[in-house]
Amino acid sequence: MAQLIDGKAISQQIKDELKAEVEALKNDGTDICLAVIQVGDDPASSVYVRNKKRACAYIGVESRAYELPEDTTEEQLVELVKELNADDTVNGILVQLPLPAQIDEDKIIRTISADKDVDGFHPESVGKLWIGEKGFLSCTPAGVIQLLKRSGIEIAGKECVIIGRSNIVGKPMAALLLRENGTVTIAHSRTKNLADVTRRADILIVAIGKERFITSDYVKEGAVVIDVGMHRDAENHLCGDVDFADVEPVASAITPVPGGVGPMTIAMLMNNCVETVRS
Ligand SMILES: Nc1nc(=O)c2c([nH]1)NC[C@@H]1CN(c3ccc(C(=O)N[C@@H](CCC(=O)O)C(=O)O)cc3)C=[N+]21
Repeated sequence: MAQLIDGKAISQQIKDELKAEVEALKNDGTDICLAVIQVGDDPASSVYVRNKKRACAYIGVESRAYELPEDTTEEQLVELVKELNADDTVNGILVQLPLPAQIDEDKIIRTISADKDVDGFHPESVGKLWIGEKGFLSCTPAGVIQLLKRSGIEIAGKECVIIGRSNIVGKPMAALLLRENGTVTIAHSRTKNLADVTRRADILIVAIGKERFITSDYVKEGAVVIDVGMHRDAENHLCGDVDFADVEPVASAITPVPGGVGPMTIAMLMNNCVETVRS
């Protein structure tokens, strides 16, 4: 039986720590405000945005919601972001992704002021991460590190294999595991003999975006398996990139979906909101 890594419980613990920190900041006269911008009304995005607002309310951060129509132009969104950059009452700015096709996501990410970049997507945040300077960390990979640390799983010296090379998960995940002294491999869609690579992993991080793709054939006995995927299967159940029932018996520890990495992403977003005012 693998140890179940409980992202719901660990994210709750982090949110409680942040709630206490925010209360102390409030007593010193410091308030925190997160601006959340959603363009269009994609139902999945609406669920995530609602969860973020709820987390803000829980820890005592004000959330200011901006709901823009699907046909918003890039210029209009740039204008709003610039206004929020200049607004001293706004500490963090989150633009929910994906954006409609007429808007260039990179342009918007670069427009957000680097000191309000609570998603950690701005090139300045990414650069700081890779050179080991303090800055905003991408929330999902930062959440994975917290899951490992708070579950007592040592990273230093371990073979860490990440499947996926996106800017928001795979690449920052590699930087963070490296910073924790892991030996890091990034596998991706062009990797040859994927199972040979993933079976080397002591810690396997899966972010490929294919429903239940990783079976026990890809996993070394006793490995730690972290599932970053999120899908709705044919029966409308949430599931990950890992075939949980097949992999759980060979793993030493594993995250479920839901209740694994997802809630940690929101907890780390809250941490970044608090980070905007830490001295
Ligand atoms: N600018 C931006 N920043 C993001 O951080 C961002 C984004 N855009 N766009 C979409 C993705 C996705 N994302 C998730 C957050 C929480 C859960 C989460 O809490 N999942 C729950 C289940 C939620 C449910 O019931 O659907 C769980 O895994 O247990 C999942 C996914 C943040 N994202």
